[in-house]
Amino acid sequence: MKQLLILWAGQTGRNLQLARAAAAAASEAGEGEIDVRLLPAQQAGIDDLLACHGLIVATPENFGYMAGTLKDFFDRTFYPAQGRVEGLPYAILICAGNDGSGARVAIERIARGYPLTPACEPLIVHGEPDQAALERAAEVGATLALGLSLGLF
Ligand SMILES: Cc1cc2nc3c(=O)[nH]c(=O)nc-3n(C[C@H](O)[C@H](O)[C@H](O)COP(=O)(O)O)c2cc1C
Repeated sequence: MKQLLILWAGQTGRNLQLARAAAAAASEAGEGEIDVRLLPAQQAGIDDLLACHGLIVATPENFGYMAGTLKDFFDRTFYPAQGRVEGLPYAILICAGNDGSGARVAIERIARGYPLTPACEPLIVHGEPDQAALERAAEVGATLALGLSLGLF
């Protein structure tokens, strides 16, 4: 069974909400064909990355950058992943205060180094996620799950 890994970072739960919405939609869209794993970024490591067939990261923007726990995940897995995850499809969820572009650019730059392949446009939400934002996060999860189960990625 293919696996979709969803990593989240954050302190006050907004990005966890986006990640949970993506995970629920991915489970539904995957119809038992996709194993969805939702983990805090600090608990994930190279084994989790190598085991997955798709990756979603959810993070706040802190000081114009991604959250430290997500950056730490990339720091810890970059070298051991070299040559082993090329082309892995990924997507970005960001719930920021009022921007988010710094986190997006930083993640995209790092992802090109692995290299990972963007599966859809990043979602950037400002402030507390409303129903529309949660639905957009769900779309991202469903897109990854459907793409994996149909072999599109
Ligand atoms: C230390 C710190 C720095 C932040 N810096 C930014 C920033 O540079 N740009 C921005 O848009 N929001 C910034 N924020 C706001 C958070 O990105 C925002 O509250 C986010 O939605 C929190 O997500 P969470 O609930 O998952 O922790 C910052 C918050 C904290 C705590």
